[in-house]
Amino acid sequence: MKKIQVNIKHILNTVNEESVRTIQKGAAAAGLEKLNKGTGEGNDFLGWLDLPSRTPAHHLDEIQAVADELRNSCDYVVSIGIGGSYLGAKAVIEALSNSFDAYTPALPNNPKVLFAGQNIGEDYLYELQEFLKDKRFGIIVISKSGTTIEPAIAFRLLKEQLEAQVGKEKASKLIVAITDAKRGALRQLATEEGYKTFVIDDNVGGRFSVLTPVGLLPIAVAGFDIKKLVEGALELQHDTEKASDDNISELYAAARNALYQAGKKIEILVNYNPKLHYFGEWWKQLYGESEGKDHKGIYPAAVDFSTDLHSMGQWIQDGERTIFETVLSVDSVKHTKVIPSDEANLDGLNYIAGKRVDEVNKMAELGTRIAHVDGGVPNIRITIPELSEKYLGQLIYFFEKACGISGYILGVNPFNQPGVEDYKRNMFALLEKPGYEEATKAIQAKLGE
Ligand SMILES: O=P(O)(O)OC[C@H]1O[C@](O)(CO)[C@@H](O)[C@@H]1O
Repeated sequence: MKKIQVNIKHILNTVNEESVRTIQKGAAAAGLEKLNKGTGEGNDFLGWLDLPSRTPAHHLDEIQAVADELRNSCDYVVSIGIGGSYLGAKAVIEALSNSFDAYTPALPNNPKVLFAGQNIGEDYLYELQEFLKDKRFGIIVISKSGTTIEPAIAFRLLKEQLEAQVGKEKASKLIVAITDAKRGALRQLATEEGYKTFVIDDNVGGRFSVLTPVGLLPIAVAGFDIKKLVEGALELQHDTEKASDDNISELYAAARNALYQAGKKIEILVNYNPKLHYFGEWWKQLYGESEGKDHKGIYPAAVDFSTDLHSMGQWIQDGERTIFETVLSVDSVKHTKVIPSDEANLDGLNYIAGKRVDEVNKMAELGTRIAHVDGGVPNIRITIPELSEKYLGQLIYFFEKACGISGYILGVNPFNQPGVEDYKRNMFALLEKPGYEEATKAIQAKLGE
């Protein structure tokens, strides 16, 4: 059976295998035990740990049925959410979609999933609303609290538009809310308006929620197989349950911490497939929010190669030596494209004529890896057999499990995000009345403005 794999061979000129294995057998195994026994900090947020095995087929059928209703009635479905309520679905949909879907009109019964509520861009919202004028659209609104400002603004606008376009009653059938089981503004509104709802469990944090309806519903609406996604995750749940040399989540967590302890403070997630761009964004939130605490933590960055070799390649090859790379390498692509021969051969590239584009890409990957390792940038390599629901499910669970273990190795609570609250407090203080003016002045004075 094919699986994703982790290779640490190319970090061994920076940290030796023994030190990685020592961390794996010691701190990583202890971290895994904390997860399994629920004895670590943040243990009230471990609902994601056995989510694949706890998700019954009928729950997936229910999500699929709601997705099918939206697919039948809409040409566009706007998924509204931010952070963990956005990035997982976006990452999977982008990885599996045709790259030019964005430029093609949605087909009946195969709606395009659009995203909103992940920014406060007035022009973005204006253009989205203009685009949706007179179109058949529905809304998935995802927010535990219902008061997060970005999705709340987007939802107000789109709800008003939908109600104006199809009437209040029909609109209520085209809106699905994913929120807290009992509490919060969105739960109250959904009850009052009679929206179909799904629950975000209390023990699953936003960035670990892609395998709940938060990620699964938009992914199913986009036409992808959520059963296969969960199936893939389940395989990795089983594989990473016990401490062992073959546990790839433990291995990755141990390797990145060995590198961190050796002074490598920045991890760059590298892909060689543009479809994985948003997977990098999802990964950044997962590791950034989980580990950046108590003035500690590897800084998670991401690049798309070979595109960014022509912008960031210089820095990576030759800049400060505080970085390491984790390369996502996809074994097989879906389509075949052979490079044609050219009689004039002005670009001098006839020597690659007849080769597949992916063969060139793989050589770019290999050449870059050698150059970066030689240049003092250790490389962890993760291979993915192909971009499909199953392997993305494996990859998601692999990274989630490794993230929990890694946070415990680092000595932080991987499941809270106290820092995210700070900007919210300031923004609300600036916007809220009474005291709006004074609060604005106080903050501006603090910033010396
Ligand atoms: O679900 P809510 O309450 O809108 O919160 C939004 C988001 O805030 C975060 O917790 C932190 O940014 C996200 O992961 C989460 O999904």
